[in-house]
Amino acid sequence: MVARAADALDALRAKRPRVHCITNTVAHTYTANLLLAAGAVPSMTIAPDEIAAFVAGADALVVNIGTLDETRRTAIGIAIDAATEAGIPWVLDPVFVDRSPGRATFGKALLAMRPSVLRLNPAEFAALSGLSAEADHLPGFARENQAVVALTGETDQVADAARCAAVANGHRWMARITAMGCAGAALVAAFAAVDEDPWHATVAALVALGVAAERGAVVSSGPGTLAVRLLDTLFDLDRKDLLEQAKVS
Ligand SMILES: Nc1ncnc2c1ncn2[C@@H]1O[C@H](COP(=O)(O)OP(=O)(O)OP(=O)(O)O)[C@@H](O)[C@H]1O
Ligand SMILES: Cc1ncsc1CCO
Ligand SMILES: [Mg+2]
Repeated sequence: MVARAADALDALRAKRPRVHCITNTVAHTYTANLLLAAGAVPSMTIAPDEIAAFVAGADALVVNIGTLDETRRTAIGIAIDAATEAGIPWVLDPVFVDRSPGRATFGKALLAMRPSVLRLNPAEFAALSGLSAEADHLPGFARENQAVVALTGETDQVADAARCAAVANGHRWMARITAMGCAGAALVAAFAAVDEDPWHATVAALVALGVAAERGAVVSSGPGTLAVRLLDTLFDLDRKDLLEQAKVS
């Protein structure tokens, strides 16, 4: 599994996939910088009249509903149709679906449009699934929705109908950097563009992010410096780092 993640990292650097991101106003710049540091290429427009063309030429799409407005709602529908038509993977980050009934309804409708990967935190998982956020509940929910489910936190759980992995890499300061999860979801999309198995791609992305964060934390004094250092360590990350530091079971 870790060797495959290392191969995916090499493939990412070789292919430089373009990831189209419909994301929230908080996450925009950090997400674009994280993708660039990893070796991918971000594009971020949300204009409904051009998004179909952007997605049609991209290698993957991420849909994040953190700050919804009418433009984003419209763009999201067009973008998912374009991704489906083009046959590219797309990742759903249902930010704050637990916070408002309208958002829960919208999040469920997006999930029904069959993302390759659903990346979310425990509160969001509970709201979307009606289940408690335990690893045991992931495979059934993944099977029902025919998607990989990646539940992030201190240990990330990545499940599809048949497989489940736990990724214990990362650092507690990551939870104190806004939009780290959003940027991580975009990185999952980048890896899904270079590994056709979205479960392996998701594990690879979360291992890469977690190892980069651990390496960054050593030279940081808190969340503020880690946000910057993580871009450097992700940029410098190589397959040897993954093979030596991955904590996957
Ligand atoms: N306590 C922790 N220890 C190690 N890694 C962590 C910890 N908390 C979060 N992470 C890592 O931080 C990243 C973001 O996950 P998190 O679950 O915090 O996302 P989120 O709640 O969706 O965040 P946001 O919505 O602010 O983007 C994941 O890659 C996860 O592995
Ligand atoms: C803080 C915040 N509010 C809406 S989106 C976002 C970024 C973390 O998801
Ligand atoms: Mg989030």
